[in-house]
Amino acid sequence: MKMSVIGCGYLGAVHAAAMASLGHEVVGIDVDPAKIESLAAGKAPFYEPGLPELLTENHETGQLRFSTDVSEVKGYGIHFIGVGTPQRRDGAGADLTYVDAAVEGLLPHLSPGDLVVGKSTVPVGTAERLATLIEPTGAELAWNPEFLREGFAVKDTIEPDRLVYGVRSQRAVDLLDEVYAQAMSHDTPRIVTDYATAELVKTAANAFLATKISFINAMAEIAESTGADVTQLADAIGHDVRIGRKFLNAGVGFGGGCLPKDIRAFAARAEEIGRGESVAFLKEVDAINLRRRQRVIDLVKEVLGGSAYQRRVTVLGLAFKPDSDDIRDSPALDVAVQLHGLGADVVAWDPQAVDNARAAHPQLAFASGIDEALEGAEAVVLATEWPQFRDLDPASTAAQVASPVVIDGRNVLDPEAWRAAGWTYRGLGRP
Ligand SMILES: NC(=O)C1=CN([C@@H]2O[C@H](COP(=O)(O)OP(=O)(O)OC[C@H]3O[C@@H](n4cnc5c(N)ncnc54)[C@H](O)[C@@H]3O)[C@@H](O)[C@H]2O)C=CC1
Ligand SMILES: O=C(O)[C@H]1O[C@H](OP(=O)(O)OP(=O)(O)OC[C@H]2O[C@@H](n3ccc(=O)[nH]c3=O)[C@H](O)[C@@H]2O)[C@H](O)[C@@H](O)[C@@H]1O
Repeated sequence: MKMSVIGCGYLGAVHAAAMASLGHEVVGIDVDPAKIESLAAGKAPFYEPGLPELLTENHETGQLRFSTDVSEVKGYGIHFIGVGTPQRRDGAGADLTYVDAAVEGLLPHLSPGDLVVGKSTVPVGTAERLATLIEPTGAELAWNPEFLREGFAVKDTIEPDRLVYGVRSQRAVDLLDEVYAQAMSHDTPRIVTDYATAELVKTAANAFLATKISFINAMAEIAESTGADVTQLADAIGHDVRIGRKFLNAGVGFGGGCLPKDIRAFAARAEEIGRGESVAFLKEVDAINLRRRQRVIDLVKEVLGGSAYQRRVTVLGLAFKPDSDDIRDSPALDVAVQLHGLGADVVAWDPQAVDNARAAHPQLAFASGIDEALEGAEAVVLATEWPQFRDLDPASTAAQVASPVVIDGRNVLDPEAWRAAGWTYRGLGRP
């Protein structure tokens, strides 16, 4: 099939490359010329495992091309919308200006029978509004939310764990089935529903994940006041299959370009429709999450005798999670920035996110590698659980720092091993 993808960021670039690898002929459109230039040359403009290989492969076969000119979508029957829906500057709601501009830009190039497929995460009610703009062209709208995780984006797109179609016709279902024919195995669940349910499935999924993380972080707070160990608690409750162990890792909390802004947008939308009280708990989920960043900062001050002022602190990790260079609402970067704001001599390092972090916060000092980062540290904060940090050898690392003190912001180090090697170890929600 011939399809376009409007918006080639973390979602759109992966979607375009994955669709081409499934045999479709794809054109990716973005307003950012630097991004398009990189993609058109077969190079990933951000770090995502597996994406460079897909881009090179499809670049060579000619199945995939990129352009800044939206008129090039003419004649492509399916148009995915994958532009950003960030948090609005003036408050908590979603900023829909990019989605609106993408649809406005697409309208003159649509032909009767085309299918526009929304993938961006939007407040419930958005699809209904966009459908009225699209219908006069004779094209149709479907809402097909995306559930990929950064770091696993290629796999999640090529082998989705479920597909959700918000549609108004059987024809839209048939077209989407054709799009995903190669991605669906015989047991991939496929939920065919209306626009509102499709939009809400996405928001609800992210709200649930965020709630699960804040639940365990709330237990970490209780553990901190009682001497209990939240990691053992998570293991124990996680054995109950109704609860499950996934997303029960207590630590510095969730960040990224989605969970934080999506729960805020959901709460804001619920208030708009007079249902604020139904998801009022999401404000608590957000507050618990942000308190964990403060907890890490308080621990740094505590282990340094009350103040971080002019003390050498190493922050390991800047990305919001491992296997990503994404620093959007990153707890690790936030901790580094806040410590710097307290006058600490912060040196930070991350295997992939230094360039993005430097562009956003040039005031911070960045090491060129892990050894340089550790040199002279009076306290080390593990803020993103990259494998190279999890696998640090406590004995040899102790020899690199000025003072062996570690705050394990992700609860991934073995406290006994680190203490045995002479470290002062502090985890989150661990005695
Ligand atoms: N990043 C992720 O893991 C996932 C993201 N989502 C949702 O997907 C959407 C996109 O997210 P990301 O890819 O992370 O954002 P992003 O910021 O990485 O990418 C958005 C892209 O859209 C482009 N753009 C903006 N206006 C445009 C226009 N009028 N025409 C063409 N391109 C335009 C931007 O230049 C940018 O490259 C959001 O709604 C997000 O919530 C959903 C699931 C996963
Ligand atoms: O809508 C989106 O954009 C995506 O948001 C999340 O994906 P992602 O943001 O890539 O990352 P996650 O793996 O969900 O992690 C989010 C944050 O939670 C944190 N986290 C995760 C799990 C956990 O147990 N504890 C915890 O603190 C991570 O460190 C990270 O900062 C969802 O998992 C995806 O399904 C969804 O498509």
